Amino acid sequence: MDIIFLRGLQIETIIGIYDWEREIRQTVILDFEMACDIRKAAQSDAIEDTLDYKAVSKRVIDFVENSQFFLVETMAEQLAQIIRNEFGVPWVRLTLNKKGAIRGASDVGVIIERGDKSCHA
Ligand SMILES: Nc1nc2c(c(=O)[nH]1)N=C([C@H](O)[C@@H](O)CO)CN2
Repeated sequence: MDIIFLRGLQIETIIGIYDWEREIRQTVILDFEMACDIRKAAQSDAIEDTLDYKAVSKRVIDFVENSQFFLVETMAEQLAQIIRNEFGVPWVRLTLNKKGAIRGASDVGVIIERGDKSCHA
């Protein structure tokens, strides 16, 4: 299985369970690993034959900037659904880092994997 990755995507959004968090924008940092058989694109050298990571990043930025979730879990789950359903990705691992949300901790968040990464080709 091949993987196309996108790491360190920083986006400002409303997220959190406390009243003060509903009044400000905080930064979430997103990492994606997305299963994609790259062999066809490697042969054709054509963007149409692969997963366009620019298109993925634009969709993710637009979605997150306009969201207002309470939990990191909800945002992560919905992002995984978008990646899989809109871009035809069979398996995705997503890390959502709400950096700075916990005093004394450098990072906090959630890592999820969705889909099937076994390759039947
Ligand atoms: N499992 C979770 N725990 C907590 C979350 C969350 O989204 N998932 N969120 C908060 C607060 O919003 C926190 O980030 C603010 O300090 C607390 N626990």
